[in-house]
Amino acid sequence: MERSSIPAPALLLVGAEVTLGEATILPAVDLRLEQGEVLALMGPSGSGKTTLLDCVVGLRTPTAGSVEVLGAGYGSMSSRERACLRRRSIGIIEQNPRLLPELDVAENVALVLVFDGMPRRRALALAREALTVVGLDGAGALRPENLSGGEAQRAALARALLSDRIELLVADEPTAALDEENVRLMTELIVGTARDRDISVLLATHDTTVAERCDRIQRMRQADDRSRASWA
Ligand SMILES: Nc1ncnc2c1ncn2[C@@H]1O[C@H](COP(=O)(O)OP(=O)(O)OP(=O)(O)O)[C@@H](O)[C@H]1O
Repeated sequence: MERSSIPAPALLLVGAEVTLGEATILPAVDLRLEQGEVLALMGPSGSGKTTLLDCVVGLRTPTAGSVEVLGAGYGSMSSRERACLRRRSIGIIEQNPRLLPELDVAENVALVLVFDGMPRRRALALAREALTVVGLDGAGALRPENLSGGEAQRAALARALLSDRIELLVADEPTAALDEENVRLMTELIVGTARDRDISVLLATHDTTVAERCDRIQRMRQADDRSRASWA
């Protein structure tokens, strides 16, 4: 039989649902994200966006349905295997940059590669390069407390995408705490980097100006609506 030439999607969720007791906190979602695609996930507060992202990064197991990430089905993987895939191939940014206050900015960014066994000097050199890409050249020696909110979030982006093995970026309201100018900067950096490095992006946002810069928008329904999330 001829093999299909259609590339595997970066993400494939089929009827992925999360229930807690009687409550449905993520109504069944079908979602397909192509490789290199930038998808905005929109929906009212409490509609399950964070829960869905947790399922995508393997931190939560859906109570029904399936999740396939970068060609690997989570259903057949141990939590250790999921953690390994997450560390190697998935960049994660949240609304709060969560930089460690006891490390300087470059050390914060470099940490993931040091954990992976890279010599510290090499990891720090790469971290400084990554900081330059996000407009923070020279900020590596600062403590996180000396960065503005927008700068800290850009450092978090540099950290999330530091490894050249990252294929998928998962971002949970990464611009929610930023002013208009920083929203624009951060959005352009995310979309631009995704284009340059062929990284797929799943980005939850309430901000239509951010969503409109993405390739496509998928809207969530309220968590108590048991029908499936629809394509926009
Ligand atoms: N551990 C939990 N126990 C009970 N309910 C939970 C738990 N985690 C999430 N929920 C509920 O599940 C629903 C979906 O939450 P989730 O955080 O995924 O929504 P969201 O769309 O990301 O919201 P927001 O836009 O406000 O961040 C909410 O009603 C929330 O209260």
